[in-house]
Amino acid sequence: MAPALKVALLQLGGFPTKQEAITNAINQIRIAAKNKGAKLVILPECWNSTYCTKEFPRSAEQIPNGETSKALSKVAGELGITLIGGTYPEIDAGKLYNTCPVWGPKGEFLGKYRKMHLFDMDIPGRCTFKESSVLTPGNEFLTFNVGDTKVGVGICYDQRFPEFAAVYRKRNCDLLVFPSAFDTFTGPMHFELIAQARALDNGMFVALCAPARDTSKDYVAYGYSTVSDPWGRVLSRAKEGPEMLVVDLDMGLRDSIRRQIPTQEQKRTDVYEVVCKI
Ligand SMILES: NC(=O)CCC(=O)C(=O)O
Repeated sequence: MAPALKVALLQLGGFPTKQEAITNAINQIRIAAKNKGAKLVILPECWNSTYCTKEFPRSAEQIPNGETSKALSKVAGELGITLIGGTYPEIDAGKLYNTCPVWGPKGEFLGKYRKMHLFDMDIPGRCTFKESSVLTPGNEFLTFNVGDTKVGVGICYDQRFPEFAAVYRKRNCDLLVFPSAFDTFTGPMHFELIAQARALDNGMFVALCAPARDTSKDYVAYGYSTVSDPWGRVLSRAKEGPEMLVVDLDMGLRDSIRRQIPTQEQKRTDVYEVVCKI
């Protein structure tokens, strides 16, 4: 049987400057790989700048040629790990994206995923955000392998769309990763529930990696990074502050639910179907 994949989710704290955020992330990545033995390390959404539409143009970089990308590529290669670089704002041909880059164990660039469903939500008095006022949505999926494990990537609000996760299941993914930064109103109601639902719907592991809560910010992220197993059970959950989750993903759990409750084969595709148009 294939050995479990050891994965680390870094629930990083905020820092006043991008350089300090990068230095802290690199230190935490080293601890995850060297001290905890993680082979796949995941960073949160918008971890190196403030999560704010006004801030996106100021902090945007080219990906993979900007300073954050270069630092992440170097540390992935040095440690021989796969690194999901969370997200940071990307500038490309005059357009801004909320982008998640990925590097392999030789520091090679495996690809980038641009947030497809922008976070436009209006809950009066609670949370109003409009990413589409400055960002352009992406329209491509991203998959890659860590050994035998096939991984798919989405970003935060994307997790609310069951059809999006279903496309990754159709592409035979075993693990879905969402760098995330849920807000503190919807977070307690939906964050863990969605992780469990997407995991169970698709017989996959789902990992949501959030930044630590920082109440001094305009947008206060919920925290509570979490990992659900393919049976829809929470394997691990963080609290509000900076924290590292380290989990072993046992693919035997994926195999058992797919064999014992084979919903994928039981879908009535003669009646309904999820269609991917790209
Ligand atoms: N960063 C995001 O996409 C936030 C999504 C969120 O808070 C939600 O409730 O959905």
